[in-house]
Amino acid sequence: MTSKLTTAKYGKDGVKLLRILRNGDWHDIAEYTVTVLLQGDIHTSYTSSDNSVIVSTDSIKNTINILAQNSQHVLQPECFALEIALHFLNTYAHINKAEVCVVKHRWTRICPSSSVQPHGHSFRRDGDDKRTASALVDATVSSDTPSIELKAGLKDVLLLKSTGSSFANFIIDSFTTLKETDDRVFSTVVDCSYTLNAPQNVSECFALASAFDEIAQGVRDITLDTFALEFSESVQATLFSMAQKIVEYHQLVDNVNYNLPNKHYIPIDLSFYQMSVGMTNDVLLPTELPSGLICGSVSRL
Ligand SMILES: O=c1[nH]c(=O)c2[nH]c(=O)[nH]c2[nH]1
Repeated sequence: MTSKLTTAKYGKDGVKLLRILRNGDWHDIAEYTVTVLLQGDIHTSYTSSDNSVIVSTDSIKNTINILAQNSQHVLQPECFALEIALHFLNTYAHINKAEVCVVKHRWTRICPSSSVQPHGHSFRRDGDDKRTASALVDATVSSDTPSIELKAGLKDVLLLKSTGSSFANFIIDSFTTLKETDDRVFSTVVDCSYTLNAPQNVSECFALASAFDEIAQGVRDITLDTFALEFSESVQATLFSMAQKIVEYHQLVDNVNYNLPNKHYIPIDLSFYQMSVGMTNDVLLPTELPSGLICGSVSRL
């Protein structure tokens, strides 16, 4: 034998669903894309074609849909993810670890111009950004009390500020062509994730549902407010400022990670044209790639 199986996990990716909760004409909705990955005594399915240990990924997809129908927590992504993960551990004795990631897509109630009230069952997508949540439930150490890890986040938030950003004092050597600037465009697509200091008790986790919602709102507000209101001396400094505030204001957050591309907008040289005096470089070329990519994590001390 010259090789062995070192990791084995499997499941269903991209399970899409819309759940409607009806209360007469007043509806709440949640649209999710869900990923489930399972681990456990499944190695023989890889090494010996033993399918008897496989919960089919089709059944995993069905389970997600059934849990969405029956869940007490379906509007709340952290709790919904935890509920799905627990289901697989509690249902199949040979499954000892479940990772569930849910992406919640934005739907916001329409406020008709003829009314002061938001509409009961009409919604609009008011942004491509998504809220994310993941639950990792692990019974490999103790099958009686599996450990619970909850993470959450925010992604695909496209931002741009047309001033209020500089970049100077960086290393200038024989490889450098970039000019220092005290005024530039700063554009990024926010990808933020944070670890929640979750209780190791399931009902205590579910009891924190509204705290998880408040944190998600707080993370979004801090990200947008910091970007808009603070002068940026670099993407690195702005990232640190955002992450520090999240850990400072939200006691349940232990660690926050941002991945921030620096989407370059390059001033177009119009000097070939007869320039009027004082004409500034206000036409820029949006570039897709390459972009900078600035990553960083901040943890509670
Ligand atoms: O904020 C920035 N950080 C960098 O590391 C960097 N590098 C670069 O070319 N432009 C920028 N901007």
